[in-house]
Amino acid sequence: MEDRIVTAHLMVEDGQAEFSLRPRYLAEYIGQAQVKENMKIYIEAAKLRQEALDHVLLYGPPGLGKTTLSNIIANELGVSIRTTSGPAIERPGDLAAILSNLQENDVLFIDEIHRLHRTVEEVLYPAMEDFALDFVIGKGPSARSVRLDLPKFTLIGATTRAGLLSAPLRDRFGVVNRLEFYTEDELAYIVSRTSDLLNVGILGEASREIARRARGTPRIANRLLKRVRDHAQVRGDGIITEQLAREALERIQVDPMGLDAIDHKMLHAMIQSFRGGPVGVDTIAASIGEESQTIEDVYEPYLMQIGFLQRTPRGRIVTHAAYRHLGLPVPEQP
Ligand SMILES: Nc1ncnc2c1ncn2[C@@H]1O[C@H](COP(=O)(O)OP(=O)(O)OP(=O)(O)O)[C@@H](O)[C@H]1O
Ligand SMILES: [Mg+2]
Repeated sequence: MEDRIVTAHLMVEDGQAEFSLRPRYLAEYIGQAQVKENMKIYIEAAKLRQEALDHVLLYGPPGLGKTTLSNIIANELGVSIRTTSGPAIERPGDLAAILSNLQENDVLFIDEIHRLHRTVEEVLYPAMEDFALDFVIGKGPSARSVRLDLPKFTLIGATTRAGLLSAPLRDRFGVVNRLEFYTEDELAYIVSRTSDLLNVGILGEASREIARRARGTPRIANRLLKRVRDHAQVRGDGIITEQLAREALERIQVDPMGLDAIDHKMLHAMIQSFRGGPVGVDTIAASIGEESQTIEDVYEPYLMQIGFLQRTPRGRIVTHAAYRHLGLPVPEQP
């Protein structure tokens, strides 16, 4: 999965470049209109009151711009951002150290917040609610609890799996935003913006061709653009035309809907071995040698978004639209 060109997960090759492609202001952040509009108001209000912004939870599939938006929020607030992730905070003391080093109104960004250790999470509750840390000093009958005040801060939590967050944690976020897949227009705009930043010439139709195959995900759009750019440099005169874009995308086996070889394998397995479902996600995973979690996080959301898969209580079902896309006869109704 990790070397799939259309994986929405961050890959090593995205590295430094991804950082420099990140928009820095809300105005440069394409799409997510509703989220942007809300955040703009909350940010302005917090600035007017000179207070910390309410804690913000961002959730949605990988590569849709959660990390980018978190940095933008801090930037727009004019405060510093400290970035960490759920699994990186091993002990309650690590979190206490991070929290007590924040400046007033700073942003603390915790990526993959669903993976916080339980003991760490418990330190976070009073920190989020009362801006305080509770300690127990001493042992046995002489033990007493001490409260240490923290600077006011904004926690921004990001997760691809909001469903795994414990209720007490979820309830402590004042603002909850779900990021949506991007439209083709939005992605085409992102592709041309990235081309400008990379100093590559691209025709409008070529941007669209890449956008159509980017699975609603800016990270994938930017990655496809780079592969297409390589192809255009070698096979063309550097300017990316629609024809060159299509050739490059076919070569790396990304089909016109953005499905790659593994999506095809999964849909074919469901159709051939399970008559299109319903079939449980664990069974699908076993039959194609992937992890269930990867299927749920990475493959399924997009396939459901484009109406190729349906989730039912009895398992996943391949839709007629998917049969047609694969060029297979649509099954008769039983
Ligand atoms: N709204 C946007 N406008 C323009 N570019 C965007 C936008 N959202 C994301 N991008 C681009 O997509 C890349 C990936 O975004 P980002 O790293 O923020 O995703 P993420 O949701 O944090 O992913 P993950 O779940 O893997 O952490 C960024 O480097 C940025 O270039
Ligand atoms: Mg991220």
